[in-house]
Parts: sequence; structure tokens; C-alpha cells
Amino acid sequence: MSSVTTFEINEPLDMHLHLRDGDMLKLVGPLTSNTFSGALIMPNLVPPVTTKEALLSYKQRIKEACEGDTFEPYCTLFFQNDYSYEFLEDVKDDIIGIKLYPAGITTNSETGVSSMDVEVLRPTLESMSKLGIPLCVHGETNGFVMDREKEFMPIYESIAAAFPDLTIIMEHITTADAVELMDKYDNLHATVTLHHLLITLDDVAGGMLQPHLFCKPIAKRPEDRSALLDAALKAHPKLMFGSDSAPHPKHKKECCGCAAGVFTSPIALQVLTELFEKYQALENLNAFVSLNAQKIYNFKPLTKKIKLVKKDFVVPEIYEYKNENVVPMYAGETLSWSIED
Ligand SMILES: NC(=O)N[C@@H](CC(=O)O)C(=O)O
Ligand SMILES: [Zn+2]
Ligand SMILES: [Zn+2]
Repeated sequence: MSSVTTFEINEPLDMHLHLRDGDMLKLVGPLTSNTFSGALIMPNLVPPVTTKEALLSYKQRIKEACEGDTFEPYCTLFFQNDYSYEFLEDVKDDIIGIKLYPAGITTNSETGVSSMDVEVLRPTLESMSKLGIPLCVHGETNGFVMDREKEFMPIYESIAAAFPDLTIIMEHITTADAVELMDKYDNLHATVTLHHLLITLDDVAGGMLQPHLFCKPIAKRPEDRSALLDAALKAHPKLMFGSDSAPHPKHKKECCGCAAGVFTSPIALQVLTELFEKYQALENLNAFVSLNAQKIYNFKPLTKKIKLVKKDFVVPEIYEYKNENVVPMYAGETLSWSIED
């Protein structure tokens, strides 16, 4: 049996990424821009990105932090019920989509929408649909934590049915229900993270509590992980890679009241390669981390070829810059694939 020792990924894209701001942005930005051709940047800053000025200046700060002529930040706005058609028309070419958060459901979502009623959301969604602006959604209710995504499925259905021309992305799906729903409406798509392909609730809380694996939505059951993994390994055309890499400083994770978010940027491509190799699905990896997103969002990314080699990579215990720091998933562990320098 021949075993693969090198693998090339073209134009890797991370379609759900948190880069934060200030020194944290300077710390984590390069850890994505070194290997990815582009990424969809989440707008949940404090305060969230809701104006053209905030959007353009954030994009500029990202470009500076990422020294990016080889990395494109695809920015998003934080959904509001009262965006006017004229405003959206004006900002359309500067964004890849708009991110909708139910109020208070996850990190920095306090100013999200308080009703998911289609009629309440209609004005903004109608304009987005007309202008061809995709809608990205954090799809969780405020129900029992393991059922929040499942309970959100009827809401996705109501939006998908009411706005058949609106491209909708169910962000960071974690359940078999969401995988199933994706095929029911032409306009429904999804991102899935690396960690949700790997872990279940058992890894988070089955033994000693693992704060670095705590995120929203919480990791679910083995059967959910299997459904996600099956869809990813076959590069289901409506599914894209979105790391949801969400850095929080170590003291906000290793404490009482741990912040939600798993930091995976520096290990994402190595671990994806390991995973797709393990299941003999490497031929589908380029579609999962790039081509599917290009088709769904209809764009051409910057050219970038990343070569992975089968060589041990010891994941740093911590990444630091000035007063900021962040602990990556698999800190201190050894991965079997590395990025070639
Ligand atoms: N996923 C998370 O647990 N946290 C994200 C927010 C989000 O994507 O919901 C963050 O911004 O920290
Ligand atoms: Zn989210
Ligand atoms: Zn996120």
C-alpha cells in the first residue's frame, strides 16, 4: 500500500473566521493569512460592525495585520433589522454577506435580533435578496443547550421558503438535522468547523472539563459528528469549511465563566489533511476547503498553493504578542502533517 507524503491545497478558504481587533488581530491574523488565500471575517467586534466606516477601517486594519497582498479578508456586516435598501446598495461591493445573530446567543451578540419572526426580519432580508447579498446565520434558539440548533431548523425553513432567492448559510452546523435540512432547500448552505468534525460533548465535558474545546454551538453526539464528517469527506457541494476559529485570551478560557470559542487557525489545514487522509478522501479536500465556497459565494480567490508534507508538527502551547495570548486546540500535541516552509 502506497502512502501519501505530500499534498497540495489550492486557494484554501476559511469561510467563518474571527480575527478580533487590536493586538489580538495582529497576533492571530498572520496565523490565517500565512496559509489561507482568504477568509470570511465575522463582524462580532465590540461594538459590532454595522456602518460602512467601521467596515472599511476594520478591513484596512486586517490587511495591515496580515501584510496581505496574498490574503483577502471577505468582510461582513452585523445584521440589523433597520438597514435601508440604499445603505445596503452602497455597501454591497465591500461585503461578502451579512451575519445574523439572535441576541445574546454567543460571544458579542448582545445587540443581535430579539425576534426571529420572518415578518420582523423582512425589510432587511428583502433588500438583501434583491441585492444578492448572502445571509450568514448563527442558528440557535435559547432552549436547552443540546437542542438549540435542532430547534432552529423551522426558523431556517421559514426564511428559506420566504426568500427563495436569498443565499442562506447555516453557520457552524453541529447536528445531523442541519445536514439533512441542507438538501431540502436550494438556497440553504452550511459551514462546518474542524473541531465539530472531531469532537463530541464527551471530549468537552465527559472527563475533566476542557475549556479550550468549549464553544457555541456546543459539540453534540457521536451520530451528529458522523453525519457532519460524512458530508465533509464527500465534499457535499453545499457545505464549506469555516473554522470558526475564535480566539480568546488564556485567562478568559482557563477561569470560572469560560468564554466560548476554539482557536484552530494554526492547525486547521494540517489536521484537515490528516483527517481526509485517514478516511481516504484527500481527493475531496480541495472542494471542501475552497471550490465549494467559490461556487456558493460566486467569487474567484487570490492564487495560493499550500504544500503539506508528512512531517511532525508540534503544536505550540500558546501564541503570544505583546499582552495578548491564545491557546490553540491540540496545544503541545504532535500532528502528523506540517505546512512546508
Ligand atoms: N463559536 C464560538 O463559541 N464563539 C464565537 C462566536 C460564534 O461564532 O458563535 C466567538 O466570537 O468567540
Ligand atoms: Zn456563531
Ligand atoms: Zn463564529
